Amino acid sequence: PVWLWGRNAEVMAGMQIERSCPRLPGATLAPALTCSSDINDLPAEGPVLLAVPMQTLRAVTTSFAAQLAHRTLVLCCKGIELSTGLRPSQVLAQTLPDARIAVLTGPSFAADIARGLPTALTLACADEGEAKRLQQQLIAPHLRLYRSTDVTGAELGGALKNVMAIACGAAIGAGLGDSARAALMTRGYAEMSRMAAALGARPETLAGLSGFGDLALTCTSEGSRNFRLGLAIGRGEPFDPAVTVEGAATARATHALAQAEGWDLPITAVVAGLVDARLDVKTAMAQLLARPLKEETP
Ligand SMILES: NC(=O)C1=CN([C@@H]2O[C@H](COP(=O)(O)OP(=O)(O)OC[C@H]3O[C@@H](n4cnc5c(N)ncnc54)[C@H](OP(=O)(O)O)[C@@H]3O)[C@@H](O)[C@H]2O)C=CC1
Ligand SMILES: O=C(CO)COP(=O)(O)O
Repeated sequence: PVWLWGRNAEVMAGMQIERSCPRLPGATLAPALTCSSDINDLPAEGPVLLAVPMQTLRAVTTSFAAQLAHRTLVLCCKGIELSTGLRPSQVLAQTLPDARIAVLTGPSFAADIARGLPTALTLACADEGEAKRLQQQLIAPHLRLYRSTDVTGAELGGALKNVMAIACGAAIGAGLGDSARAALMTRGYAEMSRMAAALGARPETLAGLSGFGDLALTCTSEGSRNFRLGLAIGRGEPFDPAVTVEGAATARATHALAQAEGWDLPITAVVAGLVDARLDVKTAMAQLLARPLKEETP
Protein backbone atom coordinates (compact mmCIF):
# COMPACT_ATOMS: atom_id res chain seq x y z
CA PRO A 1 0.00 0.00 0.00
CA VAL A 2 1.17 3.53 -0.83
CA TRP A 3 -0.28 6.67 0.70
CA LEU A 4 -0.01 9.99 -1.16
CA TRP A 5 -0.37 13.31 0.64
CA GLY A 6 -0.98 16.60 -1.15
CA ARG A 7 -1.87 20.01 0.25
CA ASN A 8 -4.93 20.65 -1.93
CA ALA A 9 -7.91 18.88 -0.31
CA GLU A 10 -10.14 19.20 -3.37
CA VAL A 11 -7.51 17.82 -5.75
CA MET A 12 -6.62 14.92 -3.44
CA ALA A 13 -10.28 13.97 -2.90
CA GLY A 14 -10.80 14.08 -6.68
CA MET A 15 -7.76 11.84 -7.26
CA GLN A 16 -8.98 9.35 -4.67
CA ILE A 17 -12.38 9.07 -6.35
CA GLU A 18 -11.47 9.48 -10.03
CA ARG A 19 -8.25 7.37 -9.81
CA SER A 20 -6.48 9.91 -12.04
CA CYS A 21 -4.05 12.78 -11.52
CA PRO A 22 -4.39 16.23 -13.13
CA ARG A 23 -0.58 16.46 -13.42
CA LEU A 24 -0.30 13.10 -15.19
CA PRO A 25 -3.00 13.10 -17.87
CA GLY A 26 -3.90 9.61 -19.06
CA ALA A 27 -2.38 7.78 -16.07
CA THR A 28 -4.62 5.50 -13.95
CA LEU A 29 -3.78 5.41 -10.25
CA ALA A 30 -3.05 1.93 -8.86
CA PRO A 31 -5.62 0.45 -6.44
CA ALA A 32 -2.89 0.28 -3.76
CA LEU A 33 -2.61 4.11 -3.75
CA THR A 34 -4.62 6.14 -1.22
CA CYS A 35 -4.74 9.93 -1.75
CA SER A 36 -5.32 12.29 1.18
CA SER A 37 -4.73 15.86 2.28
CA ASP A 38 -4.57 14.98 5.98
CA ILE A 39 -0.97 14.42 7.06
CA ASN A 40 -2.20 12.56 10.14
CA ASP A 41 -3.32 9.70 7.85
CA LEU A 42 0.41 8.92 7.34
CA PRO A 43 1.02 5.29 8.40
CA ALA A 44 3.38 4.94 11.35
CA GLU A 45 5.77 2.60 9.50
CA GLY A 46 7.64 2.75 6.21
CA PRO A 47 9.72 5.26 4.27
CA VAL A 48 8.35 8.66 3.25
CA LEU A 49 9.25 10.03 -0.18
CA LEU A 50 9.48 13.83 -0.25
CA ALA A 51 8.64 15.13 -3.74
CA VAL A 52 8.18 18.87 -3.40
CA PRO A 53 10.12 21.61 -5.23
CA MET A 54 13.52 22.31 -3.67
CA GLN A 55 12.75 25.87 -2.58
CA THR A 56 9.77 24.63 -0.53
CA LEU A 57 11.55 21.71 1.18
CA ARG A 58 12.51 23.65 4.32
CA ALA A 59 9.00 25.01 4.88
CA VAL A 60 7.30 21.66 4.22
CA THR A 61 9.59 19.64 6.48
CA THR A 62 9.42 22.28 9.22
CA SER A 63 5.60 22.29 9.10
CA PHE A 64 5.43 18.49 9.39
CA ALA A 65 8.36 17.93 11.74
CA ALA A 66 6.13 16.08 14.23
CA GLN A 67 5.00 13.56 11.60
CA LEU A 68 8.38 13.14 9.85
CA ALA A 69 10.91 13.08 12.70
CA HIS A 70 12.75 9.77 13.31
CA ARG A 71 11.60 8.30 9.98
CA THR A 72 13.37 7.19 6.81
CA LEU A 73 12.93 10.04 4.33
CA VAL A 74 13.69 9.66 0.62
CA LEU A 75 14.42 12.97 -1.06
CA CYS A 76 13.19 13.25 -4.65
CA CYS A 77 13.83 16.95 -5.28
CA LYS A 78 16.74 18.12 -7.43
CA GLY A 79 18.23 21.47 -6.55
CA ILE A 80 20.13 23.72 -4.19
CA GLU A 81 18.44 26.02 -1.68
CA LEU A 82 18.83 29.59 -2.90
CA SER A 83 18.83 31.27 0.51
CA THR A 84 21.56 29.02 1.99
CA GLY A 85 23.38 27.19 -0.84
CA LEU A 86 22.51 23.88 0.86
CA ARG A 87 21.68 20.53 -0.76
CA PRO A 88 18.37 18.78 0.11
CA SER A 89 19.96 16.41 2.65
CA GLN A 90 21.69 19.36 4.34
CA VAL A 91 18.34 21.16 4.67
CA LEU A 92 16.85 18.02 6.24
CA ALA A 93 19.80 17.73 8.63
CA GLN A 94 18.69 21.13 9.95
CA THR A 95 14.91 20.67 9.94
CA LEU A 96 14.71 16.95 10.90
CA PRO A 97 18.05 16.05 12.48
CA ASP A 98 16.85 12.62 13.67
CA ALA A 99 15.59 11.40 10.29
CA ARG A 100 17.40 8.73 8.23
CA ILE A 101 18.01 10.31 4.83
CA ALA A 102 18.15 8.78 1.35
CA VAL A 103 18.05 10.27 -2.13
CA LEU A 104 16.19 8.95 -5.18
CA THR A 105 17.46 10.58 -8.37
CA GLY A 106 18.43 9.99 -11.98
CA PRO A 107 16.90 10.20 -15.47
CA SER A 108 13.13 9.85 -15.15
CA PHE A 109 10.17 11.86 -16.32
CA ALA A 110 7.18 11.26 -14.03
CA ALA A 111 5.04 10.77 -17.14
CA ASP A 112 7.30 7.93 -18.34
CA ILE A 113 7.23 6.15 -14.96
CA ALA A 114 3.44 6.55 -14.78
CA ARG A 115 3.17 4.84 -18.19
CA GLY A 116 5.27 1.91 -16.96
CA LEU A 117 8.15 2.70 -19.33
CA PRO A 118 11.53 1.20 -18.34
CA THR A 119 13.55 3.47 -16.05
CA ALA A 120 16.78 3.15 -14.03
CA LEU A 121 17.61 5.42 -11.10
CA THR A 122 20.13 5.90 -8.30
CA LEU A 123 19.12 5.31 -4.67
CA ALA A 124 21.73 6.90 -2.43
CA CYS A 125 22.00 6.50 1.34
CA ALA A 126 25.06 6.78 3.55
CA ASP A 127 23.88 3.71 5.49
CA GLU A 128 24.34 0.78 3.12
CA GLY A 129 21.94 -1.47 5.05
CA GLU A 130 19.18 1.12 4.77
CA ALA A 131 20.03 1.59 1.08
CA LYS A 132 19.58 -2.16 0.48
CA ARG A 133 16.22 -2.17 2.28
CA LEU A 134 14.96 0.83 0.31
CA GLN A 135 16.25 -0.63 -2.95
CA GLN A 136 14.11 -3.73 -2.36
CA GLN A 137 11.07 -1.72 -1.28
CA LEU A 138 11.07 0.82 -4.11
CA ILE A 139 11.83 -1.28 -7.19
CA ALA A 140 8.98 -2.10 -9.55
CA PRO A 141 8.75 -4.28 -12.66
CA HIS A 142 9.79 -1.39 -14.92
CA LEU A 143 11.89 0.52 -12.37
CA ARG A 144 15.44 -0.61 -11.66
CA LEU A 145 17.39 1.01 -8.81
CA TYR A 146 21.16 1.11 -8.42
CA ARG A 147 22.52 1.67 -4.90
CA SER A 148 25.10 4.24 -3.82
CA THR A 149 26.42 5.51 -0.50
CA ASP A 150 27.47 8.84 -2.07
CA VAL A 151 24.58 11.13 -1.11
CA THR A 152 26.54 14.30 -1.95
CA GLY A 153 27.38 13.11 -5.46
CA ALA A 154 23.84 11.90 -6.17
CA GLU A 155 22.34 15.22 -5.03
CA LEU A 156 24.81 17.38 -6.93
CA GLY A 157 24.38 15.46 -10.19
CA GLY A 158 20.60 15.90 -10.01
CA ALA A 159 20.82 19.58 -9.12
CA LEU A 160 23.52 20.71 -11.54
CA LYS A 161 22.25 18.91 -14.65
CA ASN A 162 19.20 21.20 -14.56
CA VAL A 163 21.48 24.23 -14.99
CA MET A 164 23.11 22.62 -18.03
CA ALA A 165 19.68 21.77 -19.48
CA ILE A 166 18.77 25.47 -19.43
CA ALA A 167 22.03 26.25 -21.24
CA CYS A 168 21.36 23.59 -23.89
CA GLY A 169 17.76 24.69 -24.37
CA ALA A 170 18.91 28.27 -24.85
CA ALA A 171 21.47 27.19 -27.45
CA ILE A 172 18.89 25.15 -29.38
CA GLY A 173 16.22 27.85 -29.02
CA ALA A 174 18.60 30.48 -30.40
CA GLY A 175 19.40 28.24 -33.39
CA LEU A 176 23.02 27.61 -32.41
CA GLY A 177 22.78 23.93 -33.36
CA ASP A 178 23.42 20.43 -32.05
CA SER A 179 27.21 20.83 -32.08
CA ALA A 180 26.91 23.74 -29.64
CA ARG A 181 24.64 21.61 -27.47
CA ALA A 182 27.16 18.75 -27.43
CA ALA A 183 29.89 21.18 -26.40
CA LEU A 184 27.71 22.58 -23.60
CA MET A 185 26.81 19.11 -22.36
CA THR A 186 30.45 17.99 -22.32
CA ARG A 187 31.91 21.11 -20.74
CA GLY A 188 28.84 21.29 -18.48
CA TYR A 189 29.63 17.79 -17.27
CA ALA A 190 33.23 18.89 -16.61
CA GLU A 191 31.86 21.80 -14.57
CA MET A 192 29.49 19.55 -12.60
CA SER A 193 32.35 17.13 -11.89
CA ARG A 194 34.69 19.92 -10.73
CA MET A 195 32.17 21.34 -8.31
CA ALA A 196 31.09 17.92 -7.02
CA ALA A 197 34.72 16.89 -6.42
CA ALA A 198 35.34 20.14 -4.51
CA LEU A 199 32.39 19.25 -2.25
CA GLY A 200 33.57 15.69 -1.58
CA ALA A 201 31.52 13.71 -4.12
CA ARG A 202 32.96 10.61 -5.77
CA PRO A 203 33.73 11.00 -9.51
CA GLU A 204 32.03 7.70 -10.38
CA THR A 205 28.74 8.97 -8.96
CA LEU A 206 28.76 11.88 -11.39
CA ALA A 207 29.49 9.43 -14.21
CA GLY A 208 26.40 7.40 -13.28
CA LEU A 209 22.64 7.75 -13.65
CA SER A 210 22.33 10.67 -11.24
CA GLY A 211 24.89 12.79 -13.12
CA PHE A 212 25.72 11.85 -16.70
CA GLY A 213 22.47 9.88 -17.12
CA ASP A 214 20.18 12.71 -16.06
CA LEU A 215 22.28 15.27 -17.95
CA ALA A 216 21.78 13.26 -21.15
CA LEU A 217 17.99 13.09 -20.65
CA THR A 218 17.40 16.65 -19.57
CA CYS A 219 19.63 18.33 -22.16
CA THR A 220 18.05 16.48 -25.10
CA SER A 221 14.32 16.24 -24.38
CA GLU A 222 11.52 18.76 -24.61
CA GLY A 223 9.90 16.67 -21.85
CA SER A 224 12.21 18.62 -19.51
CA ARG A 225 10.91 21.85 -18.04
CA ASN A 226 14.48 23.10 -17.57
CA PHE A 227 15.25 22.50 -21.24
CA ARG A 228 11.97 24.17 -22.23
CA LEU A 229 12.79 27.27 -20.14
CA GLY A 230 16.11 27.43 -22.02
CA LEU A 231 14.29 27.06 -25.36
CA ALA A 232 12.00 29.97 -24.44
CA ILE A 233 14.97 32.14 -23.44
CA GLY A 234 16.77 31.29 -26.68
CA ARG A 235 13.69 32.08 -28.76
CA GLY A 236 12.90 35.25 -26.82
CA GLU A 237 9.51 33.84 -25.80
CA PRO A 238 7.75 34.15 -22.40
CA PHE A 239 7.67 31.17 -20.02
CA ASP A 240 4.96 30.36 -17.44
CA PRO A 241 6.44 31.36 -14.04
CA ALA A 242 4.17 28.82 -12.27
CA VAL A 243 6.06 25.88 -13.81
CA THR A 244 8.64 24.26 -11.51
CA VAL A 245 12.07 24.88 -13.07
CA GLU A 246 14.66 23.86 -10.48
CA GLY A 247 17.68 24.92 -12.56
CA ALA A 248 16.89 28.65 -12.34
CA ALA A 249 17.31 29.00 -8.56
CA THR A 250 20.08 26.37 -8.61
CA ALA A 251 22.05 28.38 -11.19
CA ARG A 252 21.81 31.46 -8.97
CA ALA A 253 22.74 29.52 -5.83
CA THR A 254 25.64 27.71 -7.51
CA HIS A 255 26.99 30.86 -9.14
CA ALA A 256 26.97 32.60 -5.74
CA LEU A 257 28.82 29.63 -4.19
CA ALA A 258 31.35 29.58 -7.03
CA GLN A 259 32.05 33.28 -6.57
CA ALA A 260 32.50 32.83 -2.82
CA GLU A 261 34.75 29.77 -3.21
CA GLY A 262 36.70 30.93 -6.30
CA TRP A 263 35.48 28.01 -8.47
CA ASP A 264 35.58 28.39 -12.25
CA LEU A 265 32.03 27.52 -13.44
CA PRO A 266 31.59 29.54 -16.65
CA ILE A 267 28.43 27.84 -18.00
CA THR A 268 26.71 28.16 -14.62
CA ALA A 269 27.67 31.85 -14.58
CA VAL A 270 26.07 32.53 -17.95
CA VAL A 271 22.92 30.52 -17.07
CA ALA A 272 22.56 32.63 -13.90
CA GLY A 273 22.84 35.69 -16.16
CA LEU A 274 20.29 34.32 -18.63
CA VAL A 275 17.62 33.43 -16.04
CA ASP A 276 17.99 36.84 -14.43
CA ALA A 277 17.85 38.51 -17.88
CA ARG A 278 21.23 40.15 -17.27
CA LEU A 279 22.59 38.43 -20.42
CA ASP A 280 21.21 37.47 -23.82
CA VAL A 281 22.15 34.20 -25.51
CA LYS A 282 24.40 35.85 -28.10
CA THR A 283 26.45 37.64 -25.43
CA ALA A 284 26.52 34.50 -23.25
CA MET A 285 27.94 32.41 -26.11
CA ALA A 286 30.45 35.13 -27.01
CA GLN A 287 31.63 35.14 -23.37
CA LEU A 288 32.10 31.36 -23.33
CA LEU A 289 33.96 31.31 -26.67
CA ALA A 290 36.27 34.17 -25.67
CA ARG A 291 37.62 32.39 -22.59
CA PRO A 292 41.40 31.83 -22.48
CA LEU A 293 42.52 28.72 -24.39
CA LYS A 294 43.36 25.74 -22.19
CA GLU A 295 44.12 22.06 -22.14
CA GLU A 296 41.04 19.79 -22.20
CA THR A 297 40.77 18.70 -18.57
CA PRO A 298 37.66 18.10 -16.42
N1 LIG B 1 8.29 15.71 -12.65
C1 LIG B 1 9.34 14.92 -12.90
O1 LIG B 1 9.37 14.21 -13.94
C2 LIG B 1 10.47 14.85 -11.95
C3 LIG B 1 10.59 15.72 -10.89
N2 LIG B 1 11.66 15.62 -10.04
C4 LIG B 1 11.86 16.56 -8.96
O2 LIG B 1 10.78 16.51 -8.03
C5 LIG B 1 10.59 17.78 -7.42
C6 LIG B 1 9.13 18.16 -7.55
O3 LIG B 1 8.88 18.27 -8.94
P1 LIG B 1 7.44 18.04 -9.57
O4 LIG B 1 6.61 17.11 -8.76
O5 LIG B 1 7.62 17.73 -10.99
O6 LIG B 1 6.87 19.51 -9.43
P2 LIG B 1 5.40 20.00 -9.67
O7 LIG B 1 5.50 21.47 -9.73
O8 LIG B 1 4.75 19.25 -10.80
O9 LIG B 1 4.62 19.54 -8.37
C7 LIG B 1 5.04 20.01 -7.14
C8 LIG B 1 4.13 19.42 -6.06
O10 LIG B 1 4.59 19.95 -4.82
C9 LIG B 1 3.49 20.58 -4.19
N3 LIG B 1 3.96 21.73 -3.43
C10 LIG B 1 4.57 22.84 -3.89
N4 LIG B 1 4.83 23.68 -2.88
C11 LIG B 1 4.35 23.09 -1.75
C12 LIG B 1 4.31 23.47 -0.40
N5 LIG B 1 4.81 24.62 0.02
N6 LIG B 1 3.73 22.62 0.48
C13 LIG B 1 3.22 21.47 0.07
N7 LIG B 1 3.21 21.05 -1.21
C14 LIG B 1 3.80 21.86 -2.10
C15 LIG B 1 2.55 20.99 -5.28
O11 LIG B 1 1.27 21.14 -4.75
P3 LIG B 1 0.08 21.85 -5.56
O12 LIG B 1 -0.34 20.85 -6.60
O13 LIG B 1 -0.94 22.09 -4.52
O14 LIG B 1 0.66 23.09 -6.16
C16 LIG B 1 2.68 19.82 -6.24
O15 LIG B 1 1.86 18.78 -5.85
C17 LIG B 1 11.52 18.75 -8.16
O16 LIG B 1 12.68 18.97 -7.39
C18 LIG B 1 11.89 18.02 -9.44
O17 LIG B 1 13.20 18.35 -9.90
C19 LIG B 1 12.59 14.65 -10.20
C20 LIG B 1 12.49 13.74 -11.21
C21 LIG B 1 11.45 13.79 -12.17
O1 LIG C 1 14.61 15.61 -13.41
C1 LIG C 1 13.93 15.34 -14.37
C2 LIG C 1 14.22 14.21 -15.26
O2 LIG C 1 15.14 13.32 -14.69
C3 LIG C 1 12.79 16.22 -14.73
O3 LIG C 1 13.32 17.26 -15.46
P1 LIG C 1 12.63 18.69 -15.45
O4 LIG C 1 12.51 19.13 -14.03
O5 LIG C 1 13.54 19.55 -16.28
O6 LIG C 1 11.28 18.54 -16.11
